[in-house]
Amino acid sequence: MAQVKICGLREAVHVDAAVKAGAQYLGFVFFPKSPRAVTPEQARALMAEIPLGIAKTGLFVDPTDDLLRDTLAHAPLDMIQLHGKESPDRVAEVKALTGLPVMKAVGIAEPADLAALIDYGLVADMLLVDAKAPKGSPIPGGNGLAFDWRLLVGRKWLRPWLLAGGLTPANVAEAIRLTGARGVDVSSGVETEPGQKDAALIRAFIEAANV
Ligand SMILES: O=C(O)c1ccccc1N[C@@H]1O[C@H](COP(=O)(O)O)[C@@H](O)[C@H]1O
Repeated sequence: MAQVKICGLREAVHVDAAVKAGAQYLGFVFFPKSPRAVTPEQARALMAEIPLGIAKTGLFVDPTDDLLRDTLAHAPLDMIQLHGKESPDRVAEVKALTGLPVMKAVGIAEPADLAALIDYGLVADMLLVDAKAPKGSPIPGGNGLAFDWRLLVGRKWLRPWLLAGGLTPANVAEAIRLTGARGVDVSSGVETEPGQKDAALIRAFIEAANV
C-alpha cells in the first residue's frame, strides 16, 4: 500500500473524502501566496474530525519562528513540511523549536539537484522529492508540474520519502512503478482549478496509488 498525502485542503468535505479513502497525511498550507492558504483558525476547524494516526501536516515556506509558534498555538499539527529555501541548519532549528518531525521538500529538475537529498537526509525526518518550480512562479510547489521520474531510478536516501510534482489519478501508478516510491503527495492533480479540491478526484487518486 502506498502512503498518500493530500495537500492544500480547505474544505471539510475534502478532508472527509481523503480520510475515508485512506490518506495517511493531510496537508494544510500556511503560505499566503498560495491559492490553498488557510489561516491557523481555519486549519484548526478542519482538523477537528481527523482521526488519530493521520498526520496533520503544516506546509510552510521559509517560516519565521513567530509564524510557526502562532500557527501551532491554534492548529494541532503532527508534522511540519518545509517547502522553501530552508538550509539544513534551519531544518534542525525548526525541529527543535516545534518539537515536531520535519519533512523537507527538495526541487528536482536535473541530476545535480539530487545531491541536496543527501544533505537534508542528515537532518530531516522525511524528504519530499518534488519538481523544481518554474522561474518566476509565485509558489515554490503546487504547480502541477512533473519532473523526469527516471532520475530517481535506483536511488536511495537516509530517510523515508514521498514523491510529488504533477501527480494525478492517471499517472500516479506509473510514477510509483518507475521510482519505487512508497508514498506520494498531490495537490493540483486532485483539483478542478487551483485551490479547488474535488472529492471524486481525491478518491480516484488514492485508489490509483494503491493498484
Ligand atoms: O500547494 C501549494 O499551494 C504549495 C505552495 C507552496 C509550496 C508547496 C505547495 N504544494 C506542494 O507542492 C507539491 C506538488 O504539488 P502539485 O501536486 O504538483 O500541485 C506537493 O508536495 C504540495 O505539498
